[in-house]
Amino acid sequence: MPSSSVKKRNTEKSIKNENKSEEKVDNSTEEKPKYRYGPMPKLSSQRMWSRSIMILGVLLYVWWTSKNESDQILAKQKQLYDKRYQMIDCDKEFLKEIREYKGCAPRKCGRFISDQIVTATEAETLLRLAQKAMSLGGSHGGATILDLHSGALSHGDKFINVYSLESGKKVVSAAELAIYKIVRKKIQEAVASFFNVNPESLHLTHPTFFSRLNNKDPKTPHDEYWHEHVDKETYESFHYTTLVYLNDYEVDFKGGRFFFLENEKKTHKNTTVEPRKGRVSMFTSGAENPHFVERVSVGTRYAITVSFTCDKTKAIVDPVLK
Ligand SMILES: O=C(O)CCC(=O)C(=O)O
Ligand SMILES: [Fe+2]
Repeated sequence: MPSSSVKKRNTEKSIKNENKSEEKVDNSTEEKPKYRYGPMPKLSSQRMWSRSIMILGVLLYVWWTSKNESDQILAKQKQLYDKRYQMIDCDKEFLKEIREYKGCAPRKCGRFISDQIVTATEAETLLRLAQKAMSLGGSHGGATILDLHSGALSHGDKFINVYSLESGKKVVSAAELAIYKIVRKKIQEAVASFFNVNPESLHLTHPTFFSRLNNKDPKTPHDEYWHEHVDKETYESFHYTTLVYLNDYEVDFKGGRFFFLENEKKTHKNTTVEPRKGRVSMFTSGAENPHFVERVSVGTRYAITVSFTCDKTKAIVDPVLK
């Protein structure tokens, strides 16, 4: 027999059965309370509990999935990107200021990620340089900073000048310094190309620094690297912020992801960048790009913040061999 006619019969059967049971109720002569929506189901306390737990489970699931959906990943650690970007409207104040500088204002603000600018060898050389130089000092809290331009290095709860140490004078070799400069130049070209501005209108600015982040408890406000901020407000001279990641999220450390906050759009969705060795992130430094770094929970995270300004008077020069 064709299955559709079996189905049809079964359906007819079940409709009939339903009618029968309805008839049974109608034929009853007992006095029963009348409920508008039928008789109230009687649930044992055990069933009530199991149903409540089930409902709670469903609610928890809905909450958990909606929480996880609230962030979108701009760049995953495991994936290699030639160019990944998001264009956004510039903050009005930022636009007003940057317009003053000829050839330096972007057509649109935004964020760019590329894994094709800095090679793995360059990233490894810079990582070794950071590890070597930072071993001469280091914060007691979770964030150590090294500025090769000024020589500033976190030391306990203060900063020292690494070049004033005998061992610090030769801490950077000529070859390492050459790579640092090549990387800086390549990033400058990339910023100019992505944001469609004149590379000559961009100038390296202060602070440009290496960072080493871990899960130690903070000892000074400098150690609290996880706060939300806008770079233009924290560092006045910034117009374009770039970051070079020197090691890998989920491999060398856990936590330490970078979050762009999208509260402005009222979506409460964050946009995440997962650090990857040699990955470069470039973004306009105005209030269109508020961000924070997630606290590292395991391991040590290394990165370089390379900053550019359109204001010639705020330019700094590349570091020289000591
Ligand atoms: O290291 C990072 O990913 C971001 C650092 C940062 O926000 C900054 O230097 O202003
Ligand atoms: Fe920042």
